[in-house]
Amino acid sequence: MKIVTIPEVQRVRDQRIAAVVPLMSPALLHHELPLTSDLHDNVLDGRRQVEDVLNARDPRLLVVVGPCSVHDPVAAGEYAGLLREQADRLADDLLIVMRVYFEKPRSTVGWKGLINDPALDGTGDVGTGLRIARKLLLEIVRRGLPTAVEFLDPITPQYIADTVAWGAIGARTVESQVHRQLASGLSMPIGMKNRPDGSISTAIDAIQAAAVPHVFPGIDFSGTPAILHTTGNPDTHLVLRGGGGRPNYSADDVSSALQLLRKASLPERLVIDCSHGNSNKDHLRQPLVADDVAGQVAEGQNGISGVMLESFLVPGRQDLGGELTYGQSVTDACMGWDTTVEVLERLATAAHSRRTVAA
Ligand SMILES: O=C[C@H](O)[C@H](O)COP(=O)(O)O
Ligand SMILES: C=C(OP(=O)(O)O)C(=O)O
Repeated sequence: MKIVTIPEVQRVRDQRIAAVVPLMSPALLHHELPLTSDLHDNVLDGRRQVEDVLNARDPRLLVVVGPCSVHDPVAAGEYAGLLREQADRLADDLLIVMRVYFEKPRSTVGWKGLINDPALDGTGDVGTGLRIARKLLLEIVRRGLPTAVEFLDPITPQYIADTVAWGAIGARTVESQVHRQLASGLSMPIGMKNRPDGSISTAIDAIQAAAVPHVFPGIDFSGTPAILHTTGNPDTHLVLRGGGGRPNYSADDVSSALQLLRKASLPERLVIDCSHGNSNKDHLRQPLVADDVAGQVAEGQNGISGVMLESFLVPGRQDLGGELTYGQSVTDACMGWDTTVEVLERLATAAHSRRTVAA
């Protein structure tokens, strides 16, 4: 019998790594797709407006609205054009920020978003995914619309975060130290979602954790491993998204959440996600949730800084695998465009009343 000697190192290292594919550095992608100085001003302006709303220096209502996930940049670009018109029309009452979500956290398995798998077929061409994502983000920033993403992978922010005005740490990662550290160093306001089981205290812990400086290993702009020292993020806030089989957008839920924030000596402000656990993932329920929230806003609830809506060109959702309907979500069901416009109008009326009540 022939004995093959395996080098020691190969017996212990990378036993479950099937392939290692080179990836361009963040610096290289930025060089290829730069944020030019006019776009730079748009991003800074978008972030400042979001911060002003969160800190009650601007009485408008923040609305983070757009597809559950981007799978087709052409449809997302068309959506951005339509949304920009509404953002201008309703700008006195609403600060509209577009959801441009490229990273999807899955409960078990499923498509993990356009950065992870741009061909939608499991081939996992992350380099192409990052390139498409950055290109689309730049296009939307060029239109003058502030952008929102969920930050899921701790490496991807170096590639795209310079284009983002509002970020989320999702329900499935809000308890993770890695994500709290990441949020402490991100340059824009970050919403911390309540956990999928409905736990709000976990999100409040995350707000407190991300507010202070951290030191942790990561990569720098050139892609080199580095020890990152952060300053802490003062603009994190709670996002109520329902969970544990029940919604948490009612006036009573809002007042208990604000009380928890007060007890933790945190600013009493929050965003309500009208989708996910608050709609039971039923897009037809989102307008009902939004109307309830609009009612609270109109009555003068200043603790509600913003709302989140999942919306795309065509209502509902579809599965990947067959022929795809243009402009329809391939993850959670979204409101269609016409309904979205109606909901935005009702939210604007509510925000207008709140301002009038306060004056
Ligand atoms: O927002 C999208 C989904 O709710 C999230 O990615 C989880 O989806 P899943 O439970 O279908 O995996
Ligand atoms: C995944 C999302 O939400 P959550 O983390 O609340 O499930 C999302 O907003 O796309």
